[in-house]
Amino acid sequence: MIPLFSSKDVREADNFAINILQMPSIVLMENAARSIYEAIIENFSENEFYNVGIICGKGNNGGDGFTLARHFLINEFDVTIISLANENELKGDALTNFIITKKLIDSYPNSKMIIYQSIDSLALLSDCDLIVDAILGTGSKGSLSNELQSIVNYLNKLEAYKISVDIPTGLNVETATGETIYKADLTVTLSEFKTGLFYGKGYSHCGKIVKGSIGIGDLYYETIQTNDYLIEPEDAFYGLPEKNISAHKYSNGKVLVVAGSGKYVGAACLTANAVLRSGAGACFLAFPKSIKNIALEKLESPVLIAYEDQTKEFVNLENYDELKEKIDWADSIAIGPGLGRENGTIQFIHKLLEENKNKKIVIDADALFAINKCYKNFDLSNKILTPHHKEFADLISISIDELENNLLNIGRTFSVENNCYLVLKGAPTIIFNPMGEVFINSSGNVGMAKFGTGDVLTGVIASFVAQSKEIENSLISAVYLHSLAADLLIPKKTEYGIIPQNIIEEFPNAIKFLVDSFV
Ligand SMILES: NC(=O)C1=CN([C@@H]2O[C@H](COP(=O)(O)OP(=O)(O)OC[C@H]3O[C@@H](n4cnc5c(N)ncnc54)[C@H](O)[C@@H]3O)[C@@H](O)[C@H]2O)[C@@H](O)CC1
Ligand SMILES: Nc1ncnc2c1ncn2[C@@H]1O[C@H](COP(=O)(O)OP(=O)(O)O)[C@@H](O)[C@H]1O
Ligand SMILES: [K+]
Repeated sequence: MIPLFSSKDVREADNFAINILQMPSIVLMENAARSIYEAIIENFSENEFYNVGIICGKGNNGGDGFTLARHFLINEFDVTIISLANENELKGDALTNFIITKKLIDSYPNSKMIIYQSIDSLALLSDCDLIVDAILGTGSKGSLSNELQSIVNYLNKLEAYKISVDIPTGLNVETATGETIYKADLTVTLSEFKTGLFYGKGYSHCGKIVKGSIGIGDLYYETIQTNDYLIEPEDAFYGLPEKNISAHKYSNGKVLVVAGSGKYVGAACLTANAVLRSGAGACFLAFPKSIKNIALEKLESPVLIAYEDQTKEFVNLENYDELKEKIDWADSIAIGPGLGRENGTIQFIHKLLEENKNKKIVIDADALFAINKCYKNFDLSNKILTPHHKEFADLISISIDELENNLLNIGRTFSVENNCYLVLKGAPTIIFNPMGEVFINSSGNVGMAKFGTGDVLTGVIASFVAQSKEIENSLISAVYLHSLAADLLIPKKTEYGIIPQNIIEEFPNAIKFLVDSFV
């Protein structure tokens, strides 16, 4: 698990280096620039670029840019530097490096440094095949000025590899938000990974993220408390439910899926089929009797139990007693996909939650709708809620913009206050636990943005939590493997052709791929 930090934590590390270790700050800038140079060279093959353009802002992020320019110059690249500040506006290490680079660049006839005058100054970058954004870093405050917005928009349109120094300009790294943001192919972030690079607008604007070094190593950060983590393959490996060689089918995870209705049959079968493919020993799908034949055609190994629906084609409060035995039997229950939103269905869901306080229940789709605005009436201990952003915003009665402007804090507060697990689906999916910790999933692809992939995840989660006592580790493993299966499908199906059934079929291969990489 990779710990993630706030930009405040990282700025304090700079202070630690300068004030406690007594490292001159210009040494930190030099280290930063050298490591950024090395990261860029490592991430592109030889001959991929010759002409480097660097745009430098007025603070130390710009200082990194002037310093980085020197490393490109002495390694024989042609460099065009555009400084957004004139010499009088710069100070400290940024000024020192500006002066050094300005003098040095005179010896390189194909390279030049200019002071930005207007947007037309950026035309100088048209021949560059690599552009470095050293405009704003951790000192960025508020939204971008109009001028910076036009600069970023202009840069985003250029055909070149795009690099960001520390943070893409325009990204608020504390909230992973921003309106106009530089869109990088590679972000070399300094000192430590910041949480906001990995979700929200950070996820969509950083490209590949690698760490650059200011030269103080990682030990300092071991003393800093964080609640945010990036999931790594080994976390998914250790979260895999253990298999006991003497297990039998009823000690191997028993799952009840309550899903589907006349309107939506497919969702129920995707969820139930995913349960057994991901290792549970037994799975019943509770489904309306009047339409059971349609489900039977799509169901693989799970057993269908048909409840009396009196041709209504959905589950009703009256069905609770009929299903009680299976409810009690199950180690975990998955409820919601395709269930519909009839009053009787909502009452059934409410009763299930009221009567099963500590049972592990995965609440998805229509079951989330059923507790919109009234979720506080239920004890959500051991419950796993799996909304996408819109479902979560509706659940807690806020707009999707409000949610996305403060995603981590809202998710965290919700899970802590309700003592539940929240699997907030999206790109990326984020898991929140009742202790206020956050785990960001690092695998997955846009091919998953399709009807039914979430139904599969619900089945995988119900299966894993039924097989294990560890909810948190099971969730980490389930979410990661669901996305890994989709990633393994890319060479065969492309980002266009993946369907949910493929993810179910690929799931065992994803487990094998993961296990083979550790044993
Ligand atoms: N402090 C240190 O010891 C180190 C800092 N480093 C670099 O320094 C960066 C932080 O430097 P600074 O604290 O100088 O901050 P930045 O360089 O990120 O930005 C500060 C400048 O941008 C302006 N600004 C801020 N928000 C703006 C907005 N919305 N629109 C327009 N202008 C805006 C400020 O007025 C100021 O001139 C890091 O991200 C990193 O790149 C590295 O050199 C390593 C060491
Ligand atoms: N662009 C994307 N990149 C990675 N994963 C994605 C992307 N879009 C969607 N997903 C994943 O696909 C699934 C979609 O779930 P959901 O929206 O509930 O679909 P449905 O309800 O139709 O089954 C979630 O696991 C989500 O994280
Ligand atoms: K930057």
